[in-house]
Amino acid sequence: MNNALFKFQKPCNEPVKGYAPGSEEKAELKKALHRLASEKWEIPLVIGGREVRTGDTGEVVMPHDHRHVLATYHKAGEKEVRMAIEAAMKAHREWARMPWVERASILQRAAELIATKYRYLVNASVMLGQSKNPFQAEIDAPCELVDFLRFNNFFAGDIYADQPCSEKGVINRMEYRPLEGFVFALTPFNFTAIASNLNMSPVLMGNTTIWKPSTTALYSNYLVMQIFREAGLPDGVVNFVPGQGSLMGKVITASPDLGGFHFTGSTATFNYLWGQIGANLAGYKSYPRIVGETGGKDFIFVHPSSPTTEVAAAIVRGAFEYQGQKCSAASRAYIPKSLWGSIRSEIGDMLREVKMGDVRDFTNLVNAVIDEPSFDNIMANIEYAKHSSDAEVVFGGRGDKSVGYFIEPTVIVTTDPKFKTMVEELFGPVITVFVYDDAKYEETLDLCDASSPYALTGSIFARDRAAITTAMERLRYAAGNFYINDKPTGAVVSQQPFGGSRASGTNDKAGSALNLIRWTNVRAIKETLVPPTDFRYPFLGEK
Ligand SMILES: NC(=O)c1ccc[n+]([C@@H]2O[C@H](COP(=O)([O-])OP(=O)(O)OC[C@H]3O[C@@H](n4cnc5c(N)ncnc54)[C@H](O)[C@@H]3O)[C@@H](O)[C@H]2O)c1
Ligand SMILES: N[C@@H](CCC=O)C(=O)O
Repeated sequence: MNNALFKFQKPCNEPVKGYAPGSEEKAELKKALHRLASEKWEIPLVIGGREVRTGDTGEVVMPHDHRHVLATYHKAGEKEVRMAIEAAMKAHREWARMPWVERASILQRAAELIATKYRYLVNASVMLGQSKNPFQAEIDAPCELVDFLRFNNFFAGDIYADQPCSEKGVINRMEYRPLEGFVFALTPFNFTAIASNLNMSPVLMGNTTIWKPSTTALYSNYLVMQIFREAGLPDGVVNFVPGQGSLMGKVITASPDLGGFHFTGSTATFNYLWGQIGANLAGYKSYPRIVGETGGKDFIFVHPSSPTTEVAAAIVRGAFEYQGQKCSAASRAYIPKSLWGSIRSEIGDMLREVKMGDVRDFTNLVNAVIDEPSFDNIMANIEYAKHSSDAEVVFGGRGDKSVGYFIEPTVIVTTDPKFKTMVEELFGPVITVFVYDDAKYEETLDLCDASSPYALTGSIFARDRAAITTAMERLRYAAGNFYINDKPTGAVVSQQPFGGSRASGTNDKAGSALNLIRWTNVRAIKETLVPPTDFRYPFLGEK
């Protein structure tokens, strides 16, 4: 069923369009933005290929213009979640039997549709629904989403081709079965590519999913779901079920058919769901596979040998692009006393050029944070820093939610390396700096390693190679994605497989074969060509 007679060619990463003034692509994107902003969608559930409307509705708004309603959506109740489980289990039989190349061909077509026919619409839906500037939307969906689909097809060929040795007279095989049961894909707001991949990597390996999208990413996620259907994804392979996460989690984790849980989001949500799965363990047919990529407290560590302008640029890009709402965003920096004065003034010069506002104005680099609870939480942390004797807000610090959820790029400096905003994840445009004594480089590396529970991304800036080697050693487990002389964001599928450990997740590296392998349940098959007829072994011949 899953033989590997065919292998997809190694793809190239989808080229990122620049949307420069006067370009054709900019005109196309503006058209798509205009079209979407003048429509209002109704988003149903999609269960077993059928659109389901519950009448229990909510609204999707633009974060940068929150009076503008982009869509109303229907919320699932317990009944719809059960219907989705049934639909996923029904579709599992045929989908698992379909040869993997046929499954992959559907996903390849989805990638092509997104890279061509729907490129600008997908980008515009991410810009408007999740408040990303054109470039930030472009690197998410279309580009990363398409890369996940194409590269996973390529990696799957290697997995299916990996077969055991067969001695003379025997045929040994490995059958890469999908999991026995459905996969629950619980997806975050900040990357449409990740939301898609949390479904499509299990789907490629023959699984079916229940997709609980984040309400604040529903707009682009629904468009992508429609494109999957247009690409030929059979009914019930992905069941799109928006609604209240806690209700859905309760019903799904109680199902004996839960085969896997594929998650990206906060550490707190992941821990909660893992706890629910643990509590229901006795009831499952198989141990559910659990893969989760979670929060981060990502760092930039600067050695005294670093050029200051490179560091300042990495801080501005790494901390403030997409308003710091990347799991990889730089949110703490360790800077030597000898360099802080220059770096501080260069950050100031750069921030004076940064404009903030609506995504439809292409001169804005920074847009809105995702919603009101997030705005309130980030502002509360900034206020905490303003009133603390251990910290000072040196840039930004103001927010305004009257039109959209806008927060200025904010830099806090603290004298306490364990200050609240140095150790806790804060999902917004805020970075906290700890200025260390140049002589205490190694000691401060140890502080960086031990003071936060997360281990997702981090970077070291230095010209001195020995200092880099020391940082690599001391920070061995402090980051699953480690950068040298670069910002800690912007991992690209197939180039920097992504994920972290400790409180940042199971580190199953999205965008690599390591992730795909988690969605298989291998059956090892031995066939003996001419079975023996004598039970005796030669040693039995003599005392
Ligand atoms: N490590 C990574 O690769 C990675 C990538 C992207 C985002 N993230 C993390 O994601 C977080 C931001 O995303 P978010 O705000 O969407 O995360 P979140 O945990 O709030 O939500 C993720 C999903 O879980 C659902 N959910 C929330 N509480 C639930 C509950 N009690 N039961 C069931 N479902 C529940 C949400 O509705 C959403 O669909 C940050 O912590 C960020 O670091 C990590
Ligand atoms: N792949 C993205 C991280 C996604 C998390 O939100 C990056 O590396 O910046």
